[in-house]
Amino acid sequence: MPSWWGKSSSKEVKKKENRESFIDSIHRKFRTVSEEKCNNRSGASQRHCGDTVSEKESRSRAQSRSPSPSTKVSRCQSFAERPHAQPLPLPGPHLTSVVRTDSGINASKKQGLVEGSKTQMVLPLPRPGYVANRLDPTDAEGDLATASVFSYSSIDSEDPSESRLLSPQASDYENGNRTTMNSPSSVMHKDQSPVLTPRKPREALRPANLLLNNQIHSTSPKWVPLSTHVPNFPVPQNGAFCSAPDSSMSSPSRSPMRLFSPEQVMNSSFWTGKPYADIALLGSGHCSSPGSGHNSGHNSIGGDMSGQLFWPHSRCSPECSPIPSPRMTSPGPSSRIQSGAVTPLHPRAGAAAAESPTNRPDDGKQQSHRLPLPPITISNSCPFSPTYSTSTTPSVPRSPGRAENPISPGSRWKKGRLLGRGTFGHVYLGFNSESGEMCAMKEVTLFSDDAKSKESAQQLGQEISLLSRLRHPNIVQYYGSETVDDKLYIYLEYVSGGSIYKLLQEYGQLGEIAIRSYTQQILSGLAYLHAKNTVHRDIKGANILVDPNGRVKLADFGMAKHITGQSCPLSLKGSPYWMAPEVIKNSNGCNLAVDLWSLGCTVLEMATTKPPWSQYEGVAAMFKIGNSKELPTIPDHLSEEGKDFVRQCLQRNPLHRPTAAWLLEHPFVRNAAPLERPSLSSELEPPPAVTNAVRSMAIGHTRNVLESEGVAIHQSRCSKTGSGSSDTHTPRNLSSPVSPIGSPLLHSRSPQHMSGRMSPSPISSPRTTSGSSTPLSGGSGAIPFHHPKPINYMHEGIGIIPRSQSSLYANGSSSYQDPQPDLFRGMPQVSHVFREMISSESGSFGNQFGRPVHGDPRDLCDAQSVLSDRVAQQLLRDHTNLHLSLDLNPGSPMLTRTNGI
Ligand SMILES: Nc1ncnc2c1ncn2[C@@H]1O[C@H](COP(=O)(O)OP(=O)(O)OP(=O)(O)O)[C@@H](O)[C@H]1O
Repeated sequence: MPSWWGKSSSKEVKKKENRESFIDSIHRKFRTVSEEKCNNRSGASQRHCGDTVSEKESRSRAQSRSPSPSTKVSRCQSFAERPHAQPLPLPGPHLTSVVRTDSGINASKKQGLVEGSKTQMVLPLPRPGYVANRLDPTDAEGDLATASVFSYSSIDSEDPSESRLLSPQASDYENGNRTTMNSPSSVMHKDQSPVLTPRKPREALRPANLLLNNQIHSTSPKWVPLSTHVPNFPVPQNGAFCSAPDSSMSSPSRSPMRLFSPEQVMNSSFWTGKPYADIALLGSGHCSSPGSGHNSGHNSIGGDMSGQLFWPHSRCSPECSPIPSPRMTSPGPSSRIQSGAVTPLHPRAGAAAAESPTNRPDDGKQQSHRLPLPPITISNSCPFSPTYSTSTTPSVPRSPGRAENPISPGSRWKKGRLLGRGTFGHVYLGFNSESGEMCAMKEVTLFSDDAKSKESAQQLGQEISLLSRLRHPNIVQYYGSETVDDKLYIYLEYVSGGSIYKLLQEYGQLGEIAIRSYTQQILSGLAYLHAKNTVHRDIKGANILVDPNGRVKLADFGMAKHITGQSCPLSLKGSPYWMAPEVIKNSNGCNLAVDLWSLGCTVLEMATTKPPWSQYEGVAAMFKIGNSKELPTIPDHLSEEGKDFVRQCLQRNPLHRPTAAWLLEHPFVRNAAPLERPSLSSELEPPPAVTNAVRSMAIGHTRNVLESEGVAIHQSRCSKTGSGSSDTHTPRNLSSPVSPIGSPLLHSRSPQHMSGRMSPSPISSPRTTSGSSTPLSGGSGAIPFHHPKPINYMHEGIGIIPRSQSSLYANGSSSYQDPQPDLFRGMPQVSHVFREMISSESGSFGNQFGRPVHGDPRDLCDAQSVLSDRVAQQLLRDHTNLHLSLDLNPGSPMLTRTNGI
């Protein structure tokens, strides 16, 4: 207990004792007068008088007994309406225990039961003005809610008009998790156990809330009244952000208590059709240890507001992912999907949950998704081992030897060791002992009565909804989800290398080759994502996973948003240090450019291990980002190309920021070395008889297009160009792409493989657009990057469309030319087929890629996506032919064609 608290309490007690005696005397007088009046009345009047008192007491007690918010509301109203009829709020000694015991709230209620109308005492809590200043006296939830409730709600509200509460607290600065900028109760000390703690000690709370939009509140050590913080704080219906601060399951340190609307929840496809709309989720991540190193990232605002705004200058031991089976990490999702397994619904979803999964109509309203392998059955009473409980064993990473039984009788996946913790839950390694496949299992606990976590549900549902529609080599693959008992499992591609953030923490800053490669891959994933009108909104090192081959995967789509309208409201979501100025300033419109800003910050993060402005505390950093015109310091050791790339990304005006697709042409990434080993599904791989050279060309093309499914097709080009094209970027892709199982053993770094893969094929040339065979040279600085004109952007539905860039946009704002005029550069055997197809498919867009097109850019993007899909399909067929041809006849036309390149 803080000393100030004790002093205050003793004084209060003395004062209150005096007050009590005074009030008692008044009551005695009052009763005497009343009794006299009653005695002077008729018998009926006397009965009425007695009934009234009794009735009032009874009503008051009944209200006090009820734990429902409505009861508390009544109590509040009653007190407000009858101020003179109620005794003064006398603090009893028991009240001081309200905030110190886990059952404090209950104690308060019990007090109300005993004391009746004395329950309206203003407790000496560290937010003294809250009750008194609460705008809506009916907001009884506020009596129970911690300040973080309002902070969360305020910050994450999609409504830009809402005030935003921020505090420079970084409870998770050690573990790098998302920042709660405003949650005073979110602070975790370094020495706190990662094990679930019922509540965070008040002593650990550090004050100081910041209200954005030029409203700053210094609250130390007080708490700012709600009415001050959130003038228009929307009181949710049905206790939407009912907080149970005394519950271990609702520890505000990790619970993403953000305001959300039920509409948002229901808009999620994940929740669509769910009969249990009252289900809320609670991430077991709130029990994460700041020092455990298992957390995913840091300083995000949105999903989990816990954390501080301080950049973690000292870090805990990073998470290691020493799983030496990289090829097992990306089991082919297609085969699993083709298994036809449909995940059973959550048992609470209704009687249908007992149905056979295969009988369930796939109407898109199921909460669950297909799993990699078909579970047999899902029992409602899943015999969870006690050790499964995240509350019991969250802090002990599981070793493979400690793998548990399957999560349910019907699931083939066995929960393995803990991979990391996130906002909403733990992520475990999943292993299918029958197939030998691995996955990442994100486990989230569901609580139907934890209303405050509904936004978590919304966010998870959004993540599932989005991820299930994405397939890209640079985006972590979603396999499926299921609910078992009170837990939701999300199955994801396992990326064993950990996040970039963790790599940085463990190994220090990256070299430029790695930065280029990672950046190129991130861009590739972003270009794909943006082509689908989806913004990630939380790009940072902690949310980018790396596999042992150096392949980068975007992860954590909890903040992602599909932009459906002309624009979407900006919400303060993201991670402060990576947050775009327009997000901080709450500019109008949500656009894809925020990801590019974050990417620029991530490049700096990779180069320095820290994001820009990390020398400032979080709030100060946000003001720097949002209000100053300063650019962050770009390290000298970064090449000029790298510096230029960062400057391109960190343009304060989002309209000036390049698109991801356009940036893929930047020399910083255009010639990036392909660090990753190629990942091919076995059915696409040519027979071993194929020479390395042919394989390099033919398969490379196929893979490139197959993987692209959008504008990210270029990635292959970069891979090709990198394969020996740069003297700066030493070729490191030494693996053979022919292994059907992708055994690392086959990816030797022997010169033979090098010679095969790195043959100076024209395909690998970055300059083959014109058809000429450019020597594989260049690399860093070899190819100057010119910006013909300043890049402008227009908000037209998809958020950002670059325009008036001479080579890209020909007809002003309404004209859009794909920033990759030659998606098939270096792939002549592809281009001659698909250029035609694209030309014809472009339809209303008029022209081929590479020419000015007209029409709605959104439609164009959609068309591009469709076209890309078709290209991929066609190329797959093409490659199948190639495969067969090569198998049967070395002199097949395909081989000839390839050789003729
Ligand atoms: N597909 C994966 N493969 C391997 N590890 C993973 C995978 N997904 C997540 N992890 C690990 O789990 C951690 C938490 O995962 P993730 O970030 O997705 O959870 P989250 O609840 O979304 O976290 P947050 O939103 O707070 O960043 C990651 O930092 C990473 O270490």
